[in-house]
Amino acid sequence: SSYRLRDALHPLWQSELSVSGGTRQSPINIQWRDSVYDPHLKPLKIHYDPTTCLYIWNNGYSFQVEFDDSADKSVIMGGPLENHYRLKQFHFHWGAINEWGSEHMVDSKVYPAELHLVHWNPVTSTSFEEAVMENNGLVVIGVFLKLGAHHAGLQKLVDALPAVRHKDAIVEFDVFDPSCLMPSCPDYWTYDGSLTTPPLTESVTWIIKKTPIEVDQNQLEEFRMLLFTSAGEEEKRMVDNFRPLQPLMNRTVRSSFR
Ligand SMILES: C[C@]12CCc3c(ccc4cc(OS(N)(=O)=O)ccc34)[C@H]1CC[C@@H]2OS(N)(=O)=O
Ligand SMILES: [Zn+2]
Repeated sequence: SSYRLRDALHPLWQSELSVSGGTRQSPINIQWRDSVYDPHLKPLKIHYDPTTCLYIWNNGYSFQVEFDDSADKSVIMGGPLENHYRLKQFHFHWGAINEWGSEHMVDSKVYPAELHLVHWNPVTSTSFEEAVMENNGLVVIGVFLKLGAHHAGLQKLVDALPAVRHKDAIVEFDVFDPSCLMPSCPDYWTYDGSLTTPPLTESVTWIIKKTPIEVDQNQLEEFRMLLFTSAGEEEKRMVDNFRPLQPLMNRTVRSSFR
């Protein structure tokens, strides 16, 4: 709808309009009826080690929690994956108000926020940076956030946000298990896509969980108190840090459920 077009011209994404030749860009609108049930899709297996959590920082377009990916300690496997992938970081995208904020949509339904857990393939790449350039070097798990009950697990993250209010702020963040942010429902969609911010590389296998997690109004408002700007600059609230929808082109979205 109209606000999406307005956001497409938002300074944050102006450059992306020039990305030409993309055939598998993200995010997309997942049309439930067009998705194809794939009985070969296995359940996704997640084993995160909370002690691999390192720090939380404001990178100027989201807040991000970084993990120690020097060993196979926090990994995912199964699902559509040929082998295991290591957790590198997770971050969120959200709107200025609850009416929008997620990057992906389901039958044009938009959520107030979306969590992305970014993993890389240590079998085909020797580093995260190298994996970014590999065809399917990355796996990003997307989890929708909807307005509802207070999320106790998320609150530990929310309590750290005032310490990373400005761009490039960083604070130690130890012992956090991101699996507490996963919905219990195992159902997901999967499709081949890209990063949703520059460099927009087409190296991502997306796994989008069907069921959202619930967070409360105060928790969403804490996200919206972060800033895009560094200390000393004129303050710009960190909101609407999502990319507009991209064309599906010649892709099929598979579902793990009937
Ligand atoms: C850090 C990097 C630049 C940005 C970037 C990276 C990886 C995954 C990313 C996921 C994002 O979010 S999303 N929504 O899941 O697509 C957004 C940006 C991402 C690498 C790619 C090259 C840079 O790596 S580096 N060290 O400079 O070589
Ligand atoms: Zn993201």
